[in-house]
Amino acid sequence: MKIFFDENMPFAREFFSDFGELTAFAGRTLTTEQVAEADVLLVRSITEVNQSLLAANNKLQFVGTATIGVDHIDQHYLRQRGINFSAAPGCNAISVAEYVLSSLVVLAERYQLVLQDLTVGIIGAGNTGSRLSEKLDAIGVNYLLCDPLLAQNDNDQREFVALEQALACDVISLHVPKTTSGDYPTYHLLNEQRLSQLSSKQILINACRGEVTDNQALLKMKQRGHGVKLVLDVWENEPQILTELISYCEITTAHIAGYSLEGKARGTEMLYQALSRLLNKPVEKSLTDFLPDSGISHIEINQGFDEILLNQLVKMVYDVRRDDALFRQQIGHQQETALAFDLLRKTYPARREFSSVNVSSNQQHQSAFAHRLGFGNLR
Ligand SMILES: NC(=O)c1ccc[n+]([C@@H]2O[C@H](COP(=O)([O-])OP(=O)(O)OC[C@H]3O[C@@H](n4cnc5c(N)ncnc54)[C@H](O)[C@@H]3O)[C@@H](O)[C@H]2O)c1
Ligand SMILES: O=C(O)[C@H](O)[C@H](O)COP(=O)(O)O
Repeated sequence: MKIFFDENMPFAREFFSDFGELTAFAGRTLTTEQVAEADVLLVRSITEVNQSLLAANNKLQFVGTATIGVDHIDQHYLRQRGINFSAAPGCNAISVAEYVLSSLVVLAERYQLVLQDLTVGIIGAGNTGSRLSEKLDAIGVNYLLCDPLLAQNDNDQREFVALEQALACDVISLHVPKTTSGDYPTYHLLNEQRLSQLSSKQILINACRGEVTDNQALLKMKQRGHGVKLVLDVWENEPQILTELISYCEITTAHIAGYSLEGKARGTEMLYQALSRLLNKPVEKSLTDFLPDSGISHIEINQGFDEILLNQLVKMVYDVRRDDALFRQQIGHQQETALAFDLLRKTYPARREFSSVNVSSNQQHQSAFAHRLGFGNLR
């Protein structure tokens, strides 16, 4: 069996070595000819899988994407061809939530905001939006959920608000898929008209897909002096992004919100499980077999919980300013924007999730707090 996998897929060799012959490829430049002999194709979000890519292949059995987003996959075409497909829903949702939390902590410090005085409008309350809401619950920050599709689901007992209400919150955090059809398409959900209604005091965070926000409209409003604070992890037209917008962002990164080692590797693991099921093979390997120890193994809290402690705890494990600094250094300076954007992602420095660090305290409520925030097992 010939298995082709994206070179940016951690532990692919470890998970799939028993399935057959493995070939790594560069996701951005994969060609029809390269993939002609594949039985299994494992991609990430930068590879468009469609009729054109698969035109020369008549033996493909399985396509997997080690990502949450599926907007790069023509699922209709795969169904027509009878090719099995699996994605990795939720694989890096915790990573995205930790990115947003780190951004909020950094902005709170920068502008002397008390997070508990703010309300976050979470637009899209699936895996990433829900992980974020759990972390906000842990630190006592108010939030409103907007998700018209889940609002129609009787099994979801959470309260939902209309888009306009979510867009009026102090912080807006976007967690929707990129869609262009259906009752609630998200392409340019934040269009010029909706953006123009934002106030200068608001914070807008986009860590879902760049096309959900009209980047040209954002640039125009910032050039006119609008004060809205921007946190952008994702961009329209990646990797050829609108570089003029960078200097107007408070925090800006190269689509790495989901790039914790756990988040990326969980995507590989989920595809391993899906392929094992398809081939009736036992699932014998697990992510924990391969994850290295994190740099910090244990933090002991010996003081009362307050904003400063929260700040330290979050930033000790993931400080988004590292990725923001790398982005500003590399994009638009060293080499062509698209190459620099992809290189930043390919050479992303190790980042671990809160769960990789055990936090303990002699005060039970502090240990419980850290646990709710997602830190590791209590000792
Ligand atoms: N920046 C990153 O690194 C990164 C990482 C993971 C996911 N993502 C992106 O974030 C998206 C969301 O991820 P997820 O795990 O939460 O997906 P999910 O499918 O679990 O949840 C998405 C939610 O959005 C809702 N939704 C759809 N259209 C909506 C609309 N118009 N208004 C409000 N809600 C709407 C859906 O009902 C669903 O509940 C992914 O599709 C992916 O594109 C980005
Ligand atoms: O949809 C996702 O899971 C994320 O956007 C993911 O982090 C994208 O990473 P990529 O596949 O581009 O490496």
